[in-house]
Amino acid sequence: MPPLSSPPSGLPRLCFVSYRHIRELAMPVVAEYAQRARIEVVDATFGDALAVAQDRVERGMADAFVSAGSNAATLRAGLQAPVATIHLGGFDLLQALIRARRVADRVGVVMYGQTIPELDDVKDLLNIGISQHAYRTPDDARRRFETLRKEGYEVIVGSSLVVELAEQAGLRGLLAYSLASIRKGFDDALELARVARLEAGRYEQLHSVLHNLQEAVVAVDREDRIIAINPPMRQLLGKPDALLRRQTLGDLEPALSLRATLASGRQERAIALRFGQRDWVVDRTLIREHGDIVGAALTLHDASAIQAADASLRILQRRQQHTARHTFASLAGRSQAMRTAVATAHRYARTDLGVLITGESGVGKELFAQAIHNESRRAGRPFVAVNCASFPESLLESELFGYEEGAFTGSRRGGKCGLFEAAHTGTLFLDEIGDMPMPLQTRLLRVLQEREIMRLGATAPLPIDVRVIAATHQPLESLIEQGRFRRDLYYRLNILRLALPALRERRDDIPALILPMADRCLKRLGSSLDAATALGPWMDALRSYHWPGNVRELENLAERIAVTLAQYADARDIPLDALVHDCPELFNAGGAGPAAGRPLEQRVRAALAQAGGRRAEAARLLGVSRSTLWRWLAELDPGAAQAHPHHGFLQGQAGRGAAINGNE
Ligand SMILES: Nc1ncnc2c1ncn2[C@@H]1O[C@H](COP(=O)(O)OP(=O)(O)OP(=O)(O)O)[C@@H](O)[C@H]1O
Repeated sequence: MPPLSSPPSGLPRLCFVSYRHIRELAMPVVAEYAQRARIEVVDATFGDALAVAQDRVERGMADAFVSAGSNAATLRAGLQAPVATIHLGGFDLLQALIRARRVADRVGVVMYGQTIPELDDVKDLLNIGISQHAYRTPDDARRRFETLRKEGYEVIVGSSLVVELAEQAGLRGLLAYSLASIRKGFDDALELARVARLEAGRYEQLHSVLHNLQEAVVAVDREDRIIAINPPMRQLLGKPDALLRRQTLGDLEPALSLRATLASGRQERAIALRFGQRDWVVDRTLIREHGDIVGAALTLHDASAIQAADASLRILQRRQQHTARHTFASLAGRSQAMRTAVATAHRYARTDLGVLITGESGVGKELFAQAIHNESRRAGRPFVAVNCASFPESLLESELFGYEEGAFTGSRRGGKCGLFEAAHTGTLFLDEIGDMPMPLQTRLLRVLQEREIMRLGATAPLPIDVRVIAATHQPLESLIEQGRFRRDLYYRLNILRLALPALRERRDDIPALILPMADRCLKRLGSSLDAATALGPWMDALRSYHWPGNVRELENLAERIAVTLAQYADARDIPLDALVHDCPELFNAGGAGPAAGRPLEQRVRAALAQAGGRRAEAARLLGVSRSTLWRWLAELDPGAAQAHPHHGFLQGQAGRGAAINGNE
């Protein structure tokens, strides 16, 4: 794990891990680089060298190391930090051999790593005997040296360690390195330190993100060993950083192991887990480098925080639901009854008084309430609608007034905001007010009078600014008579009264209501039929129907009619009895017996009569083409219409007063 200190600043820090002879040779270079780096020089070999270097890494004291020969190899193998190597160049060795030639005609060469075959060529050139050896460990070096000593070699060329051994044995030792190679090693170390600092800066950024996360996070390498961990996770595991470092997560806490994730290469998100007597939502993700899996990370999200976020999201969504979409412009219909209702509602919108909307189910009471709200000074504020008939008493009470935490068994933590509170500064639409139980009527009355609400289980009231629009399809007066509705509440709600007419009382609005709806449905079904053309033949039936469900029923019927009509590509192909099966209510009206399109038949008769038997005129009156009229006539009296247009049904019509001119 990289050190958790602050990002490095100032000169890069190098640690030169050397041995006496190379250190002495390198001192002028160390002095040269003093302006460019803070350099610590440490004399140590093998295991000692590694221990010292590890200590510097852990204390964050070195950005890079520089070393030669076996030391460099040891540090590279054991250290998780950049190491630059002072390489032994061929020219370095040549120079050392030239120096050796001056004092001896044969020389032993002992170097770390491998022997150099090319030296055999050089020995003829320099006219010198060379015995070459390579070593891997200090003991190995010692053995090689002893061999040479026994063989009578007096001059030994090699690494610091070898020169030391030669001197101890009273022989001549010559260091094979040159200043140029040492400089090159320091240059490499500076570059490595620069890159390491860049990476450390990046790591620090990630580290501070990781450490500021609320979630508990741990990352492991490919062997499930911990490589990074943040304070919440450390706290959860209950161990200090030093004890967690490079520990295997699965051994430490089998429940958190990432071995399966690493083995399967499959990430997992939002898995529920019970750990440390708490519930968590867990993510297991893979860490990749250049596409290869190099580790995995485990993130534990506190389940209660997620639940709280979920609750506040729901509140947000609910708040968004608490808006009024409709305005007076969305109210279809220009009948006199409608115009009167709209004008009254307009006037009410300018006040801030309570409104009682009466009317049958589906006449548009909520639509009007929304339009009043959107026209009032409360527009843009919450519009909260609640149907008093759709909740049992206890639930309606807590829906309307909310409750404090612990108000009753099973009450939610933090309590619950009631609809009155949700509607604060806006409008509360209480639909089916006649169905409100008496005890709640009493509470409602108090709220309307005091302008404050008391949550269930609360000790202090909350001031509230809400306009109440109530609606009922039941005559409240008779409910009062039956003792089912409080008279005082009725007076309070009934300040402004808006009575909406049933659809059958404003039949003129039917085309304006149904045609746009049917057009929308046809379009949605992918049909290009024009609703006005397609529905023309049935408009009378639609107008004469008594619409017990008012506009809501009309909406549903428009939907059903569109499904039927959408089967036909051309309005002229729609058979006379197309709707008889799917919309029987339209044709059963008035007890007309067998449905068979009778109202239409009557209309055809009437049109023919009105047109004096002229089919072109009758078709125009009916709003259909001549061929459609002809087809209908044929359907109504097949035999006669096909063969003898002047006979049968047609004749009958003529006989009843309409002269039909079959030659038209
Ligand atoms: N004038 C109108 N123009 C367009 N659509 C209307 C009109 N009146 C009512 N509607 C539509 O009819 C449906 C029923 O309207 P609304 O819910 O307002 O009726 P309601 O009287 O409140 O019914 P209920 O008493 O059953 O709750 C709604 O989908 C509404 O959009």
